Amino acid sequence: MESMTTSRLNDAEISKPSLVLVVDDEPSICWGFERMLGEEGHRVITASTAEEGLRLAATERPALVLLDVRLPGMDGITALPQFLEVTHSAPVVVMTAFGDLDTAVAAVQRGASDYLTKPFRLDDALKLCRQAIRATAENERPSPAPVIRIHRGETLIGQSAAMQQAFRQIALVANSDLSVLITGETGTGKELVAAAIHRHSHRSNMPYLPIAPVSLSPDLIESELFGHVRGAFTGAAENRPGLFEQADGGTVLLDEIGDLPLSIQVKLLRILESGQYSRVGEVQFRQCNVRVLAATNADLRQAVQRGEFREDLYYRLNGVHVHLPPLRERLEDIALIAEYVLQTLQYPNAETALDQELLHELQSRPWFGNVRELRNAVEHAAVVARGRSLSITDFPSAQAGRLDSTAAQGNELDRVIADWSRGALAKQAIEGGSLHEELMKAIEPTLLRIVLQETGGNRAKAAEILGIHRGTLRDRLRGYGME
Ligand SMILES: Nc1ncnc2c1ncn2[C@@H]1O[C@H](COP(=O)(O)OP(=O)(O)OP(=O)(O)O)[C@@H](O)[C@H]1O
Repeated sequence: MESMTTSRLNDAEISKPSLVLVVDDEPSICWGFERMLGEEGHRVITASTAEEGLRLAATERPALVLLDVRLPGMDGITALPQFLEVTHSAPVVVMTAFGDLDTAVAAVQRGASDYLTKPFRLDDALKLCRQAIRATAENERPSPAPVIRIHRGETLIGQSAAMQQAFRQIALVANSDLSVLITGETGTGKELVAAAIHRHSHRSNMPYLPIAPVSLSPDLIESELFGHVRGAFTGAAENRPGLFEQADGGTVLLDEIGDLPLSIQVKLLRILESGQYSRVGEVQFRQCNVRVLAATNADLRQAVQRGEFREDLYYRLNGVHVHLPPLRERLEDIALIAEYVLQTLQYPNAETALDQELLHELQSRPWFGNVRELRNAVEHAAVVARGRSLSITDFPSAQAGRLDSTAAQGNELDRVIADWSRGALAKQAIEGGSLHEELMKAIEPTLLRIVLQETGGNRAKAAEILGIHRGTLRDRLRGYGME
């Protein structure tokens, strides 16, 4: 069978025999569930359309429904509320091949208890079924999520397994108040994930404040986040609310959370645990109701080990973890995103503007700036190509050469770095020091200088080209004495 992949079955606990209804027009899926759940002692009935499934559900009252989205006739999402009604709210697990974020959110909003993307591993499907059946037996069904507005904003695109998993996680956690840690390299879409979580939550009509602590002045960061009272420090002429207060009732995204000073981490932990904080210069606590999302491209566990990040805060934030792998590890998303960018630009024949050869070229690039770099490259190519089919020469050259190591070996840059590394290694053996930091100091100022020259000193543009935050750029310029 195509849509399920088998791996080792973990026979943890077998739930009490139940009746399961599978609604799918793919006979192999129905057969797979019949066999898999049958082995656990459950009885499985199947239907190939929603209409037939609803008739069966009304007469047989299954304990669990597995419902495909794309069906001949009525689709699964439309039929979902009716399944809940006729089964008196039996859990419904929605199944879909290459769903998008809106489908996942719509499924959860309409009352699905979980979401399974095809192809799925048999183990995962079985685990989900067991949980759902156990919840029904214990009468622990989650109440259907309230219907919330779906905004159309910038859309998250992706058909890779990693993006499908991200969509599922977003849909499942959006409407809770859980903290979510979003990790991934720069440009992988962390902020887009945070915005989607807020957009699909019950807080969507309240403020959403993305904050990059690194872009705040280190001396004022505490007051910026939590506010201050008059006279708290020189220049504090009046009482001022902080960003958390301004976001009350809504969501705060702390971008580059790894850069948060330890003293602020303590205050953040208190907010997460009790919603309490105090403005700088006051003793009594205030209360706020803010959902905290955090994003980082750093390895926070390592930061914890180095003593730079509080362990308790790490565990508190890491309740739900959405990881976005780099674009070079999900090549199947490149065509989809490129096509999407062309469509938003209303490029003529956007669907056919990228041929296989071009796609292959694009897939062989490293995309160190990830989706941000891809977006910019496609926009650039669209301007250059002026409406004709795109070719690789329309694209800016790759940011740092190709991944192809044989090409890289002959590369001048590679040779220079190799020479430098050998010299630095010898020097380090005598003098000590951090090689990585040394290399950065050796090459980064030049990179920053050239990019700033290119943008005529426009830092926002330079940061965009470099694929880093403006705050990070500012700090690095300051660090290198280039301000
Ligand atoms: N899956 C995606 N689908 C469509 N666009 C995307 C996707 N991921 C990222 N983008 C686009 O790429 C750009 C960068 O995304 P975003 O700012 O969310 O990345 P980030 O991981 O937060 O980066 P940084 O760490 O540098 O802040 C944005 O223009 C965003 O719209």
